Amino acid sequence: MAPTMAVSSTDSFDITDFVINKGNGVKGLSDLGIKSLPSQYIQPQEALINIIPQQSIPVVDMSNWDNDPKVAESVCEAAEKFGFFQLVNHGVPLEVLDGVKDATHRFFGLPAEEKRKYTKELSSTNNVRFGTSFSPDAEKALEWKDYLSLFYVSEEKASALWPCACRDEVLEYMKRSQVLCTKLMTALMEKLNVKEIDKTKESLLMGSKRINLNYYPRCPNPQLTVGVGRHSDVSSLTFLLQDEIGGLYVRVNEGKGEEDGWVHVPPIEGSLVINVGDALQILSNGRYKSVEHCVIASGSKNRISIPIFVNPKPNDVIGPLPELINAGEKPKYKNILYSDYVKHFFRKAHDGKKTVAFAEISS
Ligand SMILES: CC(C)(COP(=O)(O)OP(=O)(O)OC[C@H]1O[C@@H](n2cnc3c(N)ncnc32)[C@H](O)[C@@H]1OP(=O)(O)O)[C@@H](O)C(=O)NCCC(=O)NCCSC(=O)/C=C/c1ccc(O)cc1
Ligand SMILES: O=C(O)CCC(=O)C(=O)O
Ligand SMILES: [Fe+2]
Repeated sequence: MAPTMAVSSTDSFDITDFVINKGNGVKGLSDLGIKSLPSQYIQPQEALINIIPQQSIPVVDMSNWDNDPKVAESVCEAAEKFGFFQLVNHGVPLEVLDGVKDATHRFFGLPAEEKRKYTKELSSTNNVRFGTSFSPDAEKALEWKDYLSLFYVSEEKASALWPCACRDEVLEYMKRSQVLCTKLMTALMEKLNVKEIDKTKESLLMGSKRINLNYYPRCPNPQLTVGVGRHSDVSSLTFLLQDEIGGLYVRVNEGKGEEDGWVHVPPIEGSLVINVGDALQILSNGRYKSVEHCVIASGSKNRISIPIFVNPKPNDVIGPLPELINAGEKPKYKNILYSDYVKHFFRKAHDGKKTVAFAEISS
């Protein structure tokens, strides 16, 4: 429950201790009713963005997927041109989406002492992590977001280790989105002339999953900070469920000679936002590109979002797929251990698409 005390200044107490160590998160700060943004959250000017109002990312209706090959064609085209698109009529039931959104609110509504049990320091497992911002030790300015990150190993482990406030709904959402995931991957691979997703490819494309529950509380000076800074995901594909508040922006036209800027991803009830991540960029030798995105903070509402990061297995070695190289393409990326790539990503603050350089073959 939100405390009634309205705090005009947070100068008198240790923000890091309150937000990070005590497990209150930025939700705790927001619930205190602070009237101005603590200095730790003030982002440098370059983090703020040039918004292009006229453009948007594609919306693909999947109703006719089985009968009309043009639907898969539009998915592949959206993945190639934009790296980001929304899907409607994708087959994951609305009740499942609503269930996981309710479960997210339930988890973040728990008392700080409960959530604190899942911090890096106290969590009994690396597979469950409650945290705030992205990489607080490495960041010059903190991000206005709390999260619960759940790494899926098996149903048994998830049942035993994930917080019961959200476990069942999150598992259901993961299970019910698997068919969609396989459909999209199959189409994206066919377009690359990869005819079959065998066991090796299944592992590289969707061998592991991480689901994050993101909570962006109402912020006193939203224009001075960010919810999530500019980054690309390190996944192969990300399936993002957002609520009705909005605030996700995607970079368009980078290096294309047109106005480089950011477009809003408007919430569409029942839709899923799909984006290409770095792992698929590397596996496809740059044919599908991961795209920078960021989230602005809201001055009036608490927002949630729930990304499922579909990834290679941590121990997989990723590099351009042999089919592409055998067809004569020059590899743009080295072969690297996927967990090394992810560790490199988590070790630094968000910095656009710079993680990809870790895998690039310098020309
Ligand atoms: C490398 C992993 C993630 C952890 O391996 P570990 O052996 O348990 O290693 P550590 O526990 O030592 O974690 C390495 C570093 O990563 C950090 N980390 C460990 N999980 C986490 C965690 N969920 N969160 C944010 N730091 C973490 C962790 O704090 C640590 O940083 P540091 O303490 O500073 O050395 C391993 O599980 C792994 O390879 N997983 C593969 C699948 C995977 O998780 N892929 C990532 C998909 S996530 C994605 O695409 C985008 C995520 C994202 C997330 C937030 C955003 O704002 C934007 C994007
Ligand atoms: O909250 C969102 O809309 C996007 C979050 C995001 O980009 C991420 O968690 O990687
Ligand atoms: Fe992201």
